[in-house]
Amino acid sequence: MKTIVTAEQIPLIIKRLAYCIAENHPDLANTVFIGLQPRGVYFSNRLVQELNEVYNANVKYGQLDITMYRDDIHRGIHIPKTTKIDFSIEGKNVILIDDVLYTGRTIRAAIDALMDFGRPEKVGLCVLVDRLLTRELPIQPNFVGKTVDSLYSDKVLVHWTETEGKDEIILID
Ligand SMILES: O=P(O)(O)OC[C@H]1O[C@H](OP(=O)(O)OP(=O)(O)O)[C@H](O)[C@@H]1O
Ligand SMILES: O=c1cc[nH]c(=O)[nH]1
Repeated sequence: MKTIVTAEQIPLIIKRLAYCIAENHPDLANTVFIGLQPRGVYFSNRLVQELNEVYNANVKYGQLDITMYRDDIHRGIHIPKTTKIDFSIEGKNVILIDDVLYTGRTIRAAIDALMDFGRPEKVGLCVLVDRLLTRELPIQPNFVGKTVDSLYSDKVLVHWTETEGKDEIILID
């Protein structure tokens, strides 16, 4: 087990991501942000706080639960959380936000779930951790905090002060 991102590095990474997103999406009127429940929301809350600073405006921000759209729903191991999207995504650039990208199945489900709310112009993806060579679907992120080269059997844990008492990213091999 080793720490791959420290508490000191996390705010710097989030700041970099916010600037990078703002540089690529200057038209805030057409850009909205959606954090994925459950654990992507801890990350999206932090990122949106930073985005509000960088844009000097409150960005449109919602949270999406993808449980009912998962391809392993029959296993019944995920408990649905709240979806809250109180704005239109029709014709908008939507940026999905999650903590870890591994097989890509969560993002596949998120794209399906999102389409129930309208037809976006484009859908992008921002992840705090992009695990390399573990994808089971052709899904790639647009904005990445940290790339992690790991074995398929490894586990990456993103810890937050709010839930685990400390911000850090850990690799369990
Ligand atoms: O790219 P994927 O393989 O979908 O994995 C990424 C997802 O895994 C974690 O969620 P969670 O622990 O809720 O889901 P999991 O059971 O799929 O690992 C994490 O918060 C991501 O949403
Ligand atoms: O390593 C992984 C894989 C999926 N989800 C995680 O949170 N970590």
